[in-house]
Amino acid sequence: MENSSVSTNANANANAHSDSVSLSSKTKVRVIVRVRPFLPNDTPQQQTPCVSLLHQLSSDSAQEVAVYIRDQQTRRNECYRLDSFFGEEDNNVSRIFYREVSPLIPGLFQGCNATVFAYGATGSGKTYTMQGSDEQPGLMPLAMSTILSMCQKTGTKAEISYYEVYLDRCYDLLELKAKEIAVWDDKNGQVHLGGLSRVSVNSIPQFHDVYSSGVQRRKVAHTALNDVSSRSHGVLVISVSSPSVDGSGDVLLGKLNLIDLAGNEDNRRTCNEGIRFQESAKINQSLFALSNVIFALNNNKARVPYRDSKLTRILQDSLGGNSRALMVACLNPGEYQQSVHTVSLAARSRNISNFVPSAHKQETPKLKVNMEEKLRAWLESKGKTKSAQKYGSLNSPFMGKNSASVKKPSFLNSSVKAKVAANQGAYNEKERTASLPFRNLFDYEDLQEYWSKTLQEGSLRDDLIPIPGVEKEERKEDADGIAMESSNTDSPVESSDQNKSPAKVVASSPISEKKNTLTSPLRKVLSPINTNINQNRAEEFSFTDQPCHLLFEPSTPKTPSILTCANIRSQNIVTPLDKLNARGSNLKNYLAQEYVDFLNTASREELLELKGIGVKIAEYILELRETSPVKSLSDLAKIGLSSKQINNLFSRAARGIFDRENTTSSCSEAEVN
Ligand SMILES: Nc1ncnc2c1ncn2[C@@H]1O[C@H](COP(=O)(O)OP(=O)(O)OP(=O)(O)O)[C@@H](O)[C@H]1O
Repeated sequence: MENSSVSTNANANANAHSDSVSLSSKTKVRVIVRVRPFLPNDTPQQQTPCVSLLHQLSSDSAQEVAVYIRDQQTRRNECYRLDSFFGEEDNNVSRIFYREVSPLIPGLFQGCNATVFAYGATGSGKTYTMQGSDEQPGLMPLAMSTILSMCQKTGTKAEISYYEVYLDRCYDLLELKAKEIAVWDDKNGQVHLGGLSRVSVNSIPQFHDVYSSGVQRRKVAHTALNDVSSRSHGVLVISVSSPSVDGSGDVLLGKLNLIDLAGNEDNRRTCNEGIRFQESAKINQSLFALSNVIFALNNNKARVPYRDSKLTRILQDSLGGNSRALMVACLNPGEYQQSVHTVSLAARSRNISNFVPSAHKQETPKLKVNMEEKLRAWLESKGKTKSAQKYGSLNSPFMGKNSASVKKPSFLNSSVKAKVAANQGAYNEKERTASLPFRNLFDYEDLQEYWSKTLQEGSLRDDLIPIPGVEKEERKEDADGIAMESSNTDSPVESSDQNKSPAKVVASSPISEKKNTLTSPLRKVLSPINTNINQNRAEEFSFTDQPCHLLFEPSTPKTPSILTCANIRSQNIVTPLDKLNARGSNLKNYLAQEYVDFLNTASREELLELKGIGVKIAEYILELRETSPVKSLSDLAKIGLSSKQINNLFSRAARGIFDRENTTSSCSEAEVN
């Protein structure tokens, strides 16, 4: 065993050490999906696959796939473009190897480094893909075997190193060392791992011996959520070198990094304190940093943020420049949420986000918004503040803006929207529609009348039916935006139409039924904003024909209910305290959504003005939302924040608003006195 500082090959590293590199198309990182099969110990509920290949797409320059992820329960679906797809029926690692990894190997002998990552949630098959099993060799042994055979042919030599990055520290796995491996940059900007062992390998049995001892060390070092979950990133480096011409030693030609990344984690599942919390926060942060690096490389960004994590810093000579890389997003076919999380991050890295973007995403206005002012305006309009009278005569705090800025319901596609716009134009003699920058706000009566009219005219019908291929799925999703709302299983008005698309419902029902069909989505819209946070409570609100003001956004219901007398009664809210609590809860949900909207639209400076957001978090938020807007507070976990940290962040912002509110109130009181 040789203990040496692993320095990088000059050629591959020529332009990789700087954060500012000029990148060619060679640097693109391929992002592929691998779905593991169902396993006997997966729970029966998990046995319905949520991931499938939708399309094989090819253009002049590249082949790509559309991957479709669907939640069987809620019928939510998402679609992403990636480079390749290996489904559960295609459970053969060697196919991935021959198609995706073996093309990287000849480059190692010509001075180009390469990196292969397995990325995914715990239990999604990362280790299985990289390491393999007794029956099936994984990418690591397959790569080793191919490299060994090329070494024999070329008279070159292969060595391996194996280390892990745990809590942003690097540890040697081939030799027990008292200290972590020091990572340092030399004066040329090349990164060195001081004292990392390198072991010469001549055969596969020898490789197995050396590698297994490292695996054992990694296992023993960290226990986990369960016995087998990896809490560190395991990096196997296979280096190829050739004897120097002058016989003074070996010259490194190239190296292949094969990385079994730690599973991305939902902090809510892990302990929120102590070492577990630190571990999962570091894991998520470093995965996010990695995704940012890949994103920057794939998008030829001038700055590649290698230095944001230890792993990316170490890998900077093997990501970018002449190097080639592959990210294998591993999925458990029974885990919808996890799959969406993994694939969205993978697709984000590749810079092709949801290729069926929701209308909400498309239309989220890029406005700079003063969140506090908006919130205060809303509070005032709800009579929560002294200046409420100012708005007393208005239907909403946002009334009075011009109708041109009214957002159309987000479940409509453009042609439908065109018709809606036309219909609305005819209908809008009274110009009563309110508008606001972020969501659709309609008076309920207007809405009912508008929809009755629209449906009566059948103007939506033609648009809602014939959509081929992907568009069909898109429409299905859109339709689900309505159908889902009407399929409330607890609902007393649930009808056999619940699974029909709105178009079918429209086709078969008289106007009164159509109105009923509409009331179901509205009932759901009356639910608290964040369905994730408060799914159960969503069903508690009942719909009445009593006029009320709605915050209407059908495909992503997220606005709070405004409690009317009727729905207060229907919730068995009897005491003033119940009422206060219910309103408080709604207000909190509303604030949370406003906060999320703010995160999606604020400038860097505005983000920095919010309590709890520092430079790093602001940058992360900006990076995150570039291709995948924050949908709920829990999305902040993607940038490595724990749920506790997210809560703190939000609470501090909310407190800031009320503090200012208090200050303003006491000032005006003082003035009055
Ligand atoms: N393609 C597959 N075929 C058969 N079994 C598989 C496959 N992929 C994974 N498994 C099995 O699923 C279980 C979890 O897989 P694995 O340990 O590779 O997950 P992981 O993503 O590495 O998880 P962690 O992040 O917790 O380390 C293991 O028992 C493994 O044998």
